[in-house]
Amino acid sequence: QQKAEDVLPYLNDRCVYLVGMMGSGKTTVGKIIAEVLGYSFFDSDKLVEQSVGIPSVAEIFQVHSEAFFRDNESEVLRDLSSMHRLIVATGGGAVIRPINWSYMRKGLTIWLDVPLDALARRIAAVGTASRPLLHQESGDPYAKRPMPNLQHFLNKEWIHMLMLMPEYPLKILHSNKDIMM
Ligand SMILES: Nc1ncnc2c1ncn2[C@@H]1O[C@H](COP(=O)(O)OP(=O)(O)OP(=O)(O)O)[C@@H](O)[C@H]1O
Ligand SMILES: O=C(O)C1=C[C@@H](O)[C@@H](O)[C@H](O)C1
Repeated sequence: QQKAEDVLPYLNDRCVYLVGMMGSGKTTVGKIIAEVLGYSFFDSDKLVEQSVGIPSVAEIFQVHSEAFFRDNESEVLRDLSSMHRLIVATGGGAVIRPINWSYMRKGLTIWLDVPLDALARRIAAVGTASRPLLHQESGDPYAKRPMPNLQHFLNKEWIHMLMLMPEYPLKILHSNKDIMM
C-alpha cells in the first residue's frame, strides 16, 4: 500500500499500458497492479472481441483477417487513450502498428520481458488453439516474422519502463503484490 501511494502521484491518473509478447503475463500482472493501485483493468483483446461481436481473437482472424483485427484494436486503443486510471493489458501484436504507439505514449507503457523458453512453456501448457499467429504458417512464427520482441522495441522512446519478469509460482505472484511495484 505504501508503494502504491508512492507511485500514484507520479502516474497522475495516467493509464498504464502493459506490452510484451503473447503469454508474457500482461493480464496476470495487469490485474494485480490494478488492484494495488485502485485502477480499472482492461484487456484490449477482450474489448476488440466485444466490439466486433466475436468471442475470440482466433475466430476474428479466421472470419475476417489479422488486418481487420488490428484496425479494431487501434480503435480500441484510441478510445482508451482518452480515459484515465486504467491498467490496459494490450494484445501481443499491438506494438506492431506505430499508430498504437501514439495512443499508448499518452500513458505509461511497461514492457514485460520474459525469456522465450518461459513463454514457450506457458503457451504449450494451455495449448496453441487460441493463438492464431502460431497457426498461420509452418515453422517458428516467432523467428519467421517480425514478432514484437524486445530487440525491436527497446530503443523506442514510447516504451517507458522495462519489467523483467522471472517465473513465479502463481500463488506467490498473487499473494505477494510487493514484487510488482
Ligand atoms: N510471472 C509468471 N510466472 C509464472 N507464470 C506466469 C507468470 N505470469 C503469467 N504466468 C502464466 O502465463 C500464462 C500467460 O499469462 P497471461 O495470460 O497473463 O499473459 P498475456 O501476456 O496476457 O497473454 P496474451 O498473449 O494472451 O495476452 C498464464 O497461464 C499465467 O498464469
Ligand atoms: O495469441 C495470438 O496469437 C494473438 C493474440 C493477440 O494478442 C494479438 O495481438 C496477437 O497478435 C495474436
